[in-house]
This record gives sequence, C-alpha cells and structure tokens, in this order.
Amino acid sequence: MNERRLQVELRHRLGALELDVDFELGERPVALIGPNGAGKSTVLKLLAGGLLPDEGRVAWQGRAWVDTRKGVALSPAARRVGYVPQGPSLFETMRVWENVAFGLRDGAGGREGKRAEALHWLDRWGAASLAERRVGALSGGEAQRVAMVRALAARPDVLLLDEPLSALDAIARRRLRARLSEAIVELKVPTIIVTHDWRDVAAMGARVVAMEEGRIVQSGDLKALGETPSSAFIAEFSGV
Ligand SMILES: Nc1ncnc2c1ncn2[C@@H]1O[C@H](COP(=O)(O)OP(=O)(O)OP(=O)(O)O)[C@@H](O)[C@H]1O
Repeated sequence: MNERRLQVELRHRLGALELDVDFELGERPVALIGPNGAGKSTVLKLLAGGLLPDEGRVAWQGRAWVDTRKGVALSPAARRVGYVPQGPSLFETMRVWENVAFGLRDGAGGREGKRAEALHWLDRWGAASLAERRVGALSGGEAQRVAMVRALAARPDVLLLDEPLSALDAIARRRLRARLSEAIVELKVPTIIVTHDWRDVAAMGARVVAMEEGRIVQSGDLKALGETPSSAFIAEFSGV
C-alpha cells in the first residue's frame, strides 16, 4: 500500500495573522514549532475542520477534505481526525469512560462492549482509576491524558495534537511522552504535534516544520535545523 499522505495548502487571514503554509504529512510525525502567535494552532484548527480556510486544499490520500476552488468542505466528523486542542475539549458532564467510548466505532457489543473497550484503552494509558470520574472533577493534566486516549481510541486517520503534554508535571510528561511515541508507531497514525519542547521531537523522531508569522521558515531534522538555524527562535529551540 502507498504511504498514507496528507497534503496541506492553506491561506487564511485571521486578525493580524496572514497564514500561508504548504507541507505534507506522511507516516513520519511532524512537529510544528514556532513562537507564540506564529499560527500553529490555527493550522490544526483548519485541518480539523473547525475553521475553513480563505483559500486552499487539504487532501487525504488524494481525496479532498477541503478544496476552496471546488467548493469542497468536509465536516470535522467526516475527516476522521483525532484532534486534541489546547484547553478543555472533553464532555464535561460525562464520565471519563463515556468520553473515550464516544468516539469508538460501533461494534457488536453495544454499550457494554464500548465500555469494556474504553476501559481497556484507559488501562493501557495508566488511567483506569479515572474511568468513573466526571470530567469536571479531573485535574488539567488528567484531562489532557484522557483527551489523548479519547483521540487515539477512535482510530483516527490523522492525529492532531496541540501541546498535549503542557499541563503535565515533569515525571508524568516524560512517561506520557514515551507512551504517546509508542502509540503513534504502533498505530502508524500520521501525526502533527505542536510543541515548544525539543524532547517531544526527539522522542517521536519527528520532522520539524518551523513557522513564524504565518509562514514556514524551515523544515527538516532537528539536528539539521540546529546546525543551520534560519532564525534565533530555531537556534534556541534546538539548543544551539
Ligand atoms: N479568533 C481570532 N481572532 C483574531 N485573531 C486571531 C484569532 N485566533 C488567532 N488569531 C491571531 O492568530 C495568531 C496566531 O494564533 P495561533 O493560536 O494560531 O498561534 P500559535 O502559533 O498556536 O501560538 P501559541 O504558541 O501561543 O499557542 C494570533 O497571534 C492572533 O493574532
């Protein structure tokens, strides 16, 4: 089978931001980096479908999710994207396991089958003890963990993670970074992660795409970016 591929061409104006980015996502994860306000979260929103670009085309395996010239704009649900935005994204009034079960594909087991599958996923992520809690009773770090489990359990075609480890303490962050890297390899799900931490890039073996002021200024391996950084931000990020 050909490598799975998401082709991205986006132009969008939002307040002072003039976004203009073209890149491809294959099976190797992409780490989207850049200073605050560069437009990273906006790119994920445009890919997830919560926002429609002024112009552009996004195609998964050659099939357009969005094509402004042809008037194509699939709904977020039709894109089969696992999107973990910054900030709260879980259903507040539901229990944790119900959140995870929400995105599961319908199987033969009905509600009980989904509950068992949700518990299995939570257990694998060290979050079984949270299963019966209401989302409103979770800490920020616990909610981030559950949001990631929910996104992965739905077996998305593409995973979009916006600073998914930012609310975690140092030890939890290291553990979850390792777990997430394993899961991405195991599930072979093409992934874009927005991050401010080079350790996320290294753990995932991600290709870096660096954005500044709405544009891609450099891309490649972390090591290569560190050797010839095109900006002070990239130099700082890669530890030069
Ligand atoms: N709803 C909005 N209305 C107007 N302008 C917006 C809106 N959302 C974002 N912007 C503009 O787009 C810019 C980029 O925002 P975005 O959240 O994509 O940046 P980011 O690279 O993800 O930053 P951070 O690292 O701080 O999360 C912001 O600086 C702001 O000027």
